[in-house]
Amino acid sequence: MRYLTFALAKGRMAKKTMELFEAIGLPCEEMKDEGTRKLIFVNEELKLRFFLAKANDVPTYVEYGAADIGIVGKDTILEEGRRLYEVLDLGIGKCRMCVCGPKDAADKLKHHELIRVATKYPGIAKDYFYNKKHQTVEIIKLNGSIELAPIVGLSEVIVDIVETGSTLRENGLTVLEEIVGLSARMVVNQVSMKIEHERISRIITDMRALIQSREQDGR
Ligand SMILES: Nc1ncnc2c1ncn2[C@@H]1O[C@H](COP(=O)(O)OP(=O)(O)OP(=O)(O)O)[C@@H](O)[C@H]1O
Ligand SMILES: O=P(O)(O)OC[C@H]1O[C@H](OP(=O)(O)OP(=O)(O)O)[C@H](O)[C@@H]1O
Repeated sequence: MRYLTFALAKGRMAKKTMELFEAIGLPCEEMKDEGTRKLIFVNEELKLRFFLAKANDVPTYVEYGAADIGIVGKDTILEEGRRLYEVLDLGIGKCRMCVCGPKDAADKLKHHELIRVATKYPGIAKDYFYNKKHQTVEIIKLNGSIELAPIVGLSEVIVDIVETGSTLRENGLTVLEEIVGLSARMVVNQVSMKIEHERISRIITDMRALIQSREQDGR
């Protein structure tokens, strides 16, 4: 039997993702040890391999088949635009991708003015403004603390993730338009889906059942 390899996005969703796999009987708790420099965890008995990777790299590993299955945010899937199957919404890491800015930027959007858009997600921003809204904008790529951009005059608006809304509120910004709802998704390599259909389908079915039962319990 060949190994089934899982690429999990590092960061805020990693712990919950590992808990979900544990709960369906696919142990990966070894990875929780933050002290280790070991990159890949092998379960000889179940013929499984797990690794954590930068979220942006997860779709790459999965498209090339270096991982059969990946867990990553919908934002990253949209941004990377890789060829893979998105098979399940894990219901964790729920947030929204939004156009945000100071209240007075709403008029600029409404009148389709030429504005600058700062974002960590240039692909999503481009798709939204050019293809969906037919608005010409200048997109400026940033790597973090995106809310700073309209405050210091780098851009009129931002495209960024909003969860609780605290970052916006504390910086005098607001949601102007909602682009899409986000959460963690399971993605599968297109060839693996065929050659490992039985094992992968079982994992999807077990994970779906777990998520549904947790949602019913209000967890
Ligand atoms: N409030 C939130 N802010 C950002 N991402 C969130 C939030 N809630 C859920 N997510 C999900 O978590 C992922 C980001 O995780 P995390 O914040 O650990 O990475 P990051 O800091 O953006 O990555 P990097 O350090 O590489 O820039 C997003 O892709 C998104 O799907
Ligand atoms: O609506 P909220 O609950 O406030 O969450 C949203 C904020 O969290 C994320 O930033 P993150 O903490 O990942 O830092 P970063 O800006 O440096 O990427 C995101 O980019 C927003 O800034």
